[in-house]
Amino acid sequence: MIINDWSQLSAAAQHELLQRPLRQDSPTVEQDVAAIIAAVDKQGDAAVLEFTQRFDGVRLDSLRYSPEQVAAQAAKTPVAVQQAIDRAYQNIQRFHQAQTPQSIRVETTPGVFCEQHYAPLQAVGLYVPGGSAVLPSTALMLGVPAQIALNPRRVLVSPPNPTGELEPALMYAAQRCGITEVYRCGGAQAIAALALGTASIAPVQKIFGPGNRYVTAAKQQVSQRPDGPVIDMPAGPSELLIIADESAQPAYIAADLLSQAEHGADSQVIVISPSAELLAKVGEQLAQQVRSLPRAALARQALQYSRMICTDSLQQACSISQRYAPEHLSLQVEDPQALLPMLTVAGSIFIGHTTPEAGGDYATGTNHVLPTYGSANRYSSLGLLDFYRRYTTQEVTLAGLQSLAPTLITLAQTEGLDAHARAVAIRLEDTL
Ligand SMILES: NC(=O)c1ccc[n+]([C@@H]2O[C@H](COP(=O)([O-])OP(=O)(O)OC[C@H]3O[C@@H](n4cnc5c(N)ncnc54)[C@H](O)[C@@H]3O)[C@@H](O)[C@H]2O)c1
Ligand SMILES: N[C@H](CO)Cc1c[nH]c[nH+]1
Ligand SMILES: [Zn+2]
Repeated sequence: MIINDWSQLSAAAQHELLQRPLRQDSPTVEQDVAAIIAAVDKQGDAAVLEFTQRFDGVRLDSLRYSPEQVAAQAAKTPVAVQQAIDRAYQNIQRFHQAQTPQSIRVETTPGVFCEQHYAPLQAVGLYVPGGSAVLPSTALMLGVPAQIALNPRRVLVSPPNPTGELEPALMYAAQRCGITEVYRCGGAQAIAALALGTASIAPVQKIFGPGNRYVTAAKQQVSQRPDGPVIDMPAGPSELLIIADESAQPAYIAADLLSQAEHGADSQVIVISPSAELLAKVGEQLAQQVRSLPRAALARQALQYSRMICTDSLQQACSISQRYAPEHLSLQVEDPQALLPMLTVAGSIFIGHTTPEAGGDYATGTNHVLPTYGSANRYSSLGLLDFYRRYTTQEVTLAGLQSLAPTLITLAQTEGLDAHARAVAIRLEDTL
């Protein structure tokens, strides 16, 4: 859809045009997912196997792969694919290793020492989607930071293929990241198993990874249970917003839009430019390029929700992007650096004509697990820190306590909490 008169539209019309396709979703997703979680809670593995048969079309006897089975399956990966995974692994490892958090120690006032430390989470669940495409790259995006953080249990789940297996390349990526447990199950049932535990899958503390609406709803629902795991973010269907000017190549823009449209019918792609001429050429390129894609049907469905917005200026394009909060933002303009200060709300930003979004999907080194549905205005892109929990210590010397006591006692009395005041005063009485 081309929108030539953005500035003339009412606020409500603009708002409507920036809605995600998800709004047209079936209203029963939440209830369907709640029923799946309840069944896994009650029947454990039997329910997971039953849903795997229903949704993935395979009857399995067991969910877990032994380390030997993982190795045997990984060994089937063609050498060229192994090498590509190794190269991507290296870049992702470098970028995430550089994020290693440091403990700090601060003497906040004489004799009072505060420290902050990071401890790896004990058990992390890593969801690798597998409904529409097999994504070894997502195994790397989740597995590499978990490996660097040294989470003792790194549990990978993914839906089985029609023969009931996980694909060799996915297993190779898992092996590369030292995944400690691999299970063939996906969808809401896999999330429920990770959260609640079954006979074969022990529960985890945090669930990571992207997925379709069932997976995303399941992550949200299990995280709302009082004893449920925490989750990384809502990471749903792919989104790409491109800001372009006359310096851009219409063919590159169309190729980028299609690269995200081919993920699924509910992907959303948007291009914004002050040049109506450029937008028209992008439209022509889209029509031409989509024809040769094996996944043209999916891409065409996603293109129904695509938007081409003609703005008065690049500044206006930036303000629309800030409002939309895209998962991926691509800047195909003459001077992208000049726009960056105006662009803070996006999962990841791709700068300049020679930076395809697909680069970040696979191997630049940044993480491709990113917030969608507009949640980039409050959630961050996945990073190493997400695999730790943070805690603090404090140590107060006698001199420190003598100095801080009046403040502590006054605040305790102000709050009417006398026992708090006494816990401070009693330590000074001995020294008087
Ligand atoms: N935001 C990100 O960081 C990011 C990264 C990679 C992929 N993605 C997105 O992840 C998504 C992956 O989705 P997918 O479908 O390919 O794989 P998926 O693994 O998320 O979902 C497949 C599972 O959905 C379940 N399912 C399917 N139909 C169902 C139904 N009617 N009722 C209950 N459960 C059902 C099945 O259990 C199936 O195994 C895509 O939209 C892709 O764009 C996002
Ligand atoms: N674009 C997806 C994130 O939205 C990630 C991905 C994996 N493989 C290809 N692309
Ligand atoms: Zn992609």
